[in-house]
Amino acid sequence: MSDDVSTEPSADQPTFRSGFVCFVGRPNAGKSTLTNSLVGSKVAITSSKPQTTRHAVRGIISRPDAQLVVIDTPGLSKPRSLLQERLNDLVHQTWSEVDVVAVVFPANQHVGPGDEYLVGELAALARRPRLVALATKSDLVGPDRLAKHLVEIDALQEKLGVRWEHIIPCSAMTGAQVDEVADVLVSLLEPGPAYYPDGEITDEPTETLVAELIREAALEGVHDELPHSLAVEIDEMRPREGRPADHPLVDVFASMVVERDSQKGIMIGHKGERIKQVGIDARRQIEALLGTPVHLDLKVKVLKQWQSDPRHLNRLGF
Ligand SMILES: Nc1nc2c(ncn2[C@@H]2O[C@H](COP(=O)(O)OP(=O)(O)OP(=O)(O)O)[C@@H](O)[C@H]2O)c(=O)[nH]1
Repeated sequence: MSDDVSTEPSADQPTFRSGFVCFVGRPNAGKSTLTNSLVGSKVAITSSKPQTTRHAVRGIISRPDAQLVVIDTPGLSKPRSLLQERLNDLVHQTWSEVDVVAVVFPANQHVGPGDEYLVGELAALARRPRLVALATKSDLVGPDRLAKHLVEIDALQEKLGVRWEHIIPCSAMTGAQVDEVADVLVSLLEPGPAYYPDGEITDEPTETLVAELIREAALEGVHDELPHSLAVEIDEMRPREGRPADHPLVDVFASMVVERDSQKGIMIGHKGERIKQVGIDARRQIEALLGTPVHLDLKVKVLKQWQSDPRHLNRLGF
């Protein structure tokens, strides 16, 4: 058998399709969870706190008939800092590059002004991708509420001048209709070759994923304001020298960057209890990601106003 992926249709082989999809929706709508569920492995961080996805993490779904590259963008919000402006630019740019945008409307919340703002921004794009509406978290509501929700989503077409190719209820939590979502997204892709080798689930640099896992662990149990002020920087990551081949160890040196001394205190916690727990939680996740034991060295650094300082933003990869 040849390794080449044929893009030519033939009698016994369906046309191979490939392309890029991006999930958009209000904060906490379930975009990351759905991405993970579609990809079947943990590549985008999920959290019960809004606005925690900062990087365009791609999950790659490889099937015999298609390859779908999922791009997970940060949420759009009113630009109050240079960071938010850059994030919004990144979102618009991503939308104009993908084949399909799937707009996510959680079934346990009414379609509201925030959703209309988002869909309006999509309607205004010069190059508009094909649009799909997903009624996520369908497990949280009964059939009557779900039906009303679908009607609310449908009504946006006329109101805002967009066209949904499909409206699909689904739940990333129970897995209901997740395969249907994948099938529909694939059906909207153009014929094309696979972009990535089979078995690859993400092309995010490993360091970015490791930083995201540390951020996720650090955000567990902290109050509202801190998530926006926290970034994680990997200072160094390398296999420990002199280890036997069958007992490798990876050293990870990372800094949790906050904006104020008071936040540094919160991150470290009473007698260092918090940072210790973050280290334990993050190390477990990183070991699962890398498949090797890890030594994690965490510290907290204060960079005053890093969100509004271009030099800091550049350094932290925004
Ligand atoms: N019951 C239920 N909960 C869900 C479902 N999908 C996501 N959640 C929960 O909703 C919360 C937010 O999910 P995320 O996937 O992080 O949401 P997001 O849209 O990526 O959030 P941002 O990164 O803030 O934009 C988490 O607590 C999830 O566990 C679902 O299908 N059903």
